[in-house]
Amino acid sequence: MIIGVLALQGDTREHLHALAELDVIARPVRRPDELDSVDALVIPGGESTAMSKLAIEFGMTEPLRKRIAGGMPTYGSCAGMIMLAGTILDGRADQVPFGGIDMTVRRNAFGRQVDSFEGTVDISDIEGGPFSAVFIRAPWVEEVGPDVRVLGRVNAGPAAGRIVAVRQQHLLATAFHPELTGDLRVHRYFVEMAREAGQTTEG
Ligand SMILES: NC(=O)CC[C@H](N)C(=O)O
Repeated sequence: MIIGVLALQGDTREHLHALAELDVIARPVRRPDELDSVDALVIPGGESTAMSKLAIEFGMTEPLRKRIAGGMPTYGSCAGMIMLAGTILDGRADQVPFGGIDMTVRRNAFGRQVDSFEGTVDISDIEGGPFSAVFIRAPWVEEVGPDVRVLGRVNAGPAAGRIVAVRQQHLLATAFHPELTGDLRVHRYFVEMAREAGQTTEG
């Protein structure tokens, strides 16, 4: 199994490192033929407006939309979460998400004054206690459709109760950046999702 990390813009390297620590083959994906050669994909944090623009320029928007809709296990963190949303609030008018998760996210939701915010989040499918989560100009999820499972909410503080981790079948998204904290549990959970999907298609 090969996991790609979208390498148009954002913290691709940190995700590649996290995946390498879990002994999976991971490689950057920039072009459609590179996308064809991976079984699963991580969309990193960064800036979703820039990522959207570069995806259009590199001819990646349609191929990505197809693979994501077609069952490729995909995990988006922060800007990656925005790219997986069906609807974006406070986005730019020309911003085009890849979609896949039936949810509405609000960009830069934690407030314009606070650039970053740290908090704790319990993720219902993942054991080992709450995550200390880093939110950097992060989105939160305002609404989810019936097929989306809410996995985590902010535990305390002014944003308490806000949805920051979700799953819809083969798609996973977090508003925070586990690739920056050295806590590999979200990546491990995603690798497991990708392995299970592989077994179902092969078997
Ligand atoms: N750390 C991040 O990924 C920030 C996301 C960024 N605010 C955006 O809109 O894409």
